[in-house]
Amino acid sequence: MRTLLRVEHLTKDFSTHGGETYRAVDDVSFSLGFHEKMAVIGESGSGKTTLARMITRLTEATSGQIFLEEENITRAKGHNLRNIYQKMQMVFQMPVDSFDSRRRLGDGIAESLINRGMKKAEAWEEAERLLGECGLGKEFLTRYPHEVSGGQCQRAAIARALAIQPKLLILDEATSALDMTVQKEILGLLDSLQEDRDMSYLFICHDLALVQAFCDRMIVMQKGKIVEEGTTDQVIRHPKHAYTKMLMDSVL
Ligand SMILES: Nc1ncnc2c1ncn2[C@@H]1O[C@H](COP(=O)(O)OP(=O)(O)OP(=O)(O)O)[C@@H](O)[C@H]1O
Repeated sequence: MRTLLRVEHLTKDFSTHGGETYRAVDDVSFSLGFHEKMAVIGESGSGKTTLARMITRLTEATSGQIFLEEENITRAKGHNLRNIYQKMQMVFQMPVDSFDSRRRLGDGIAESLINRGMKKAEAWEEAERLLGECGLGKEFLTRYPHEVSGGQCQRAAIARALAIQPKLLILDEATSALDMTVQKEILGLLDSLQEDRDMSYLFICHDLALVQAFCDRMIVMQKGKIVEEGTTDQVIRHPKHAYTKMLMDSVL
């Protein structure tokens, strides 16, 4: 399988107020193929979000390397970073917080298209098409984030991420704030988008049942380290590490 994202020995140290260092991510290496859905699972505080934030360059890595389509993006800045965001986008847990509350959803979605040189009218047309692709009618273009449900807002956030046609979507607990029926709808949407658009997903989650239903492969993190890795079925059927077994037991 062709590699889209490769992470090598990625480490993040945070300075604590006491002047000490806390290692949130510790020597993490993995790769993600084109058209692959990989889960990152682990208990709260195991370093999942920090890992995602380093990959998306929202947090500076202390050491290690990140390659996107074999380009080293570990220290990418400015113009390079803008190019990287054309290939990878992140969807967060609380979609309502990821939109500006004073602007309509259509403004949020059209913005990145306008920034890339599209005329306003054309960008709004494209925003309407993207919302449609994500199951929302054109009336959502003019709604404000607080005027839609959590599930609808997450669909709009996915539409916004799709606007620039990324190859990789990093979904950080993107369905965790939604009820189970809406979670399933969003995963169904992501599945069909993957077929249509040939994307890869890095799916950060702490719900094993969702991971099993949605992902091809998974890595399990504990205290900043990868403790287990494999296909989702392999890991779930035959967990090797004590921590993974405990994780399985806790959801059974
Ligand atoms: N900016 C920061 N400064 C200091 N410590 C931090 C910072 N960000 C995260 N941490 C610490 O790093 C560890 C990993 O946090 P992280 O948010 O990556 O975990 P997580 O696995 O995503 O947890 P959750 O599932 O609760 O979101 C935690 O102990 C956290 O307190």
